Amino acid sequence: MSWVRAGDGLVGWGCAARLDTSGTERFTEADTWWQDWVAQVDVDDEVGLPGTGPVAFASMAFAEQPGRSVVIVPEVVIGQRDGVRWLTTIGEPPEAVAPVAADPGTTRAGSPVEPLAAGAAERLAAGAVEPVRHPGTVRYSDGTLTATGYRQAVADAVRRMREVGDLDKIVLAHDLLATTSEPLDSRFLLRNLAARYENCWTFAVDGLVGATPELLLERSGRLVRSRVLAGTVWPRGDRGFDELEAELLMSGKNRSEHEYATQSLADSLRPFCDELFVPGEPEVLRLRNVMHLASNVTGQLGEDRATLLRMTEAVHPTAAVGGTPTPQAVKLIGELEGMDRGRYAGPVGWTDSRGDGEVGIALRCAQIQPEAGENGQVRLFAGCGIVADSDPDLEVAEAEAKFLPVREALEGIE
Ligand SMILES: C=C(O[C@H]1C=CC=C(C(=O)O)[C@@H]1O)C(=O)O
Repeated sequence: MSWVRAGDGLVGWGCAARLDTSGTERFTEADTWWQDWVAQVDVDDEVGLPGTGPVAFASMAFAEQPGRSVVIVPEVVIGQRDGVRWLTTIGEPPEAVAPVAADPGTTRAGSPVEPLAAGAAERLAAGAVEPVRHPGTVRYSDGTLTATGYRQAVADAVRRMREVGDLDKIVLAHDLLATTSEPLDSRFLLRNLAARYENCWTFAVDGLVGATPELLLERSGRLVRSRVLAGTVWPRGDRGFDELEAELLMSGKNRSEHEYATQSLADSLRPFCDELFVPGEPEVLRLRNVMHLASNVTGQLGEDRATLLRMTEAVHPTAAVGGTPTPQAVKLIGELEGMDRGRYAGPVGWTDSRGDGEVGIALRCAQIQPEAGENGQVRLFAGCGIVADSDPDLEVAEAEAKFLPVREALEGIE
């Protein structure tokens, strides 16, 4: 399990507890389950920062049906934040960690972890940590919704927006299958993604692996934060980065896509806040494969601070992955895509016993298929915001650009 950005974050392994859930109540169930679980453990937290003490990783389905959501409490977590590093263990420290724990044998959470790097290197040398395996060659094939099927779905949505007029924006996605000649080691993907997308959150929860640029919510005490993204350009022709950036900022279509997304997040987050700051103008986030319009929304929570999972329930899905109005968009997504998004475009991240934590939107990601046998198989997803003046051919190309991070990470391209 992983949630890492520019070297900071959490990496966990083992499973001390797990919840599988689905349906409309999935967030409430996850929140209640986690609070009940935390209430029955004795915590010894010497660090006292967000992410120290017991944490749960969560990866929630995009849709109420048929998706499966999962919450996992790892047995061991290594954390790093602003120069502070810690190790959390649940129960007796497992053998692989014992050499680095300051006082193995006690239940502890948040022990300072200075000797870790040396210990980890020794364990690796001693063969206690399996070296990262290369997935071999990669072959691609159509997913449930092919690129041509996707083009058609976008064209249908555009027609409906122009003719019926009950929908302002919809986000449509499609999938792609990748088969590797060797079983897939998620660490191979994570390592490559983290090296190339430092500005993104590299995540892995129960086989869903990716590097998302979009932070749905971060809660840290009374502070709440979100990085809303919508509106995209990608390298085309011989346009330079500055030219692309100017094109993005001037594009009415991209600005309106962005406005719907920011508005939806702000409207659903505002009831939890005493103050909420929404920038008047978006900025541009530059990534290797695409550029996005971005708005950093910040707020101060009210006295009865809702937990991260409760707020996540309220804000999901924003119009960065659903649409406007949300109910009509979500219904039409099901009809036009005709596929199960699973946990793609759902919230993914971690929460601690205080209800703090970070959740992103699971984008630029792939689901490792457990039943692939001797090969590895993953299902990649990419989607685009569609408004009335979208061009289906350009949306197909945009989705193609959004597949790149995982494709290149799979293929180990430098
Ligand atoms: C739905 C995806 O991206 C969203 C996030 C940023 C920009 C988007 C866009 O411009 O369409 C999408 O709303 C995806 O990457 O699969």
